Amino acid sequence: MKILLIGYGKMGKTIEQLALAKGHTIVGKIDHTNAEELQNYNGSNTDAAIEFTHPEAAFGNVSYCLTNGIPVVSGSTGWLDKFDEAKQLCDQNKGAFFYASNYSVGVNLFFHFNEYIASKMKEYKEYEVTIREIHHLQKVDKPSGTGITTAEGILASYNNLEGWVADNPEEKSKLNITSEREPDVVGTHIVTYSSEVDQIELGHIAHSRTGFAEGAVMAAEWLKSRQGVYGMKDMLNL
Ligand SMILES: NC(=O)C1=CN([C@@H]2O[C@H](COP(=O)(O)OP(=O)(O)OC[C@H]3O[C@@H](n4cnc5c(N)ncnc54)[C@H](OP(=O)(O)O)[C@@H]3O)[C@@H](O)[C@H]2O)C=CC1
Ligand SMILES: O=C(O)C1=N[C@H](C(=O)O)C[C@H](O)C1
Repeated sequence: MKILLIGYGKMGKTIEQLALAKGHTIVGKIDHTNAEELQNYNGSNTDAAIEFTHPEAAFGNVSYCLTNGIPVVSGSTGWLDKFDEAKQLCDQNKGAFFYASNYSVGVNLFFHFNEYIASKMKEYKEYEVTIREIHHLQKVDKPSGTGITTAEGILASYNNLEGWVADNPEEKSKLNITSEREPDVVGTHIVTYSSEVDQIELGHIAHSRTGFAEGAVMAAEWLKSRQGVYGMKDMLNL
């Protein structure tokens, strides 16, 4: 496949290595320094774009792809206030759009188990549920996209909680997501159910970015022959 990399940072570079090893061609690499070159690409010279940039840049990049016939796989986080607009653009243009807050298969299994555990734990009101996410110091958004997806999986069962809150454990009516930033942590997410007498935890620790990159390349291959808006549950049948 002819793949356009939008974002050539930590993720873009990891994806490039994997895509080349799988026999794909990288037709272009877009970052801050050459963002205007995006306009050189369209559905006739690009089979799919893989977009890992920045909260401020993601919607514009995804919109460009959807209005120029390029199937787009996006992993950027921190821009989902515009997600419904992106879905509409995809529908209007009969485009192909794949989004995941986390492309690793392991994290998506973690999401699945998280939803199941929450559906059971909601009956046991003596346990308080909280989420903790830890990432490297360069991360610009918080809470992490994965942390938010994890919260949504819990809130689907916990009707008594009024949404999630960032870094505010005192606000007991909401599900607290604590964000920590430490050197070189790729991505750690832990859900804790704590009572006076004991504690239950479900966690995922990424050892490298390879899992994210593998999932993103797999999504680009999977999206090629499709039209519509998709996520990891569609691809993995979870
Ligand atoms: N869904 C998932 O599985 C994962 C998602 N992510 C998310 O992916 C995103 C990128 O992460 P990561 O690669 O670690 O970040 P990096 O900061 O390492 O890389 C970001 C890249 O985007 C480029 N960029 C920034 N702004 C623009 C712009 N306006 N136009 C074009 N390119 C731009 C940067 O260019 P320059 O260097 O020139 O500024 C850089 O090449 C983040 O939102 C992160 O949360 C990360 C890992 C996994
Ligand atoms: O910025 C990162 O690095 C990561 N971002 C994603 C997120 O916000 O959930 C996924 C992963 O945890 C790494």
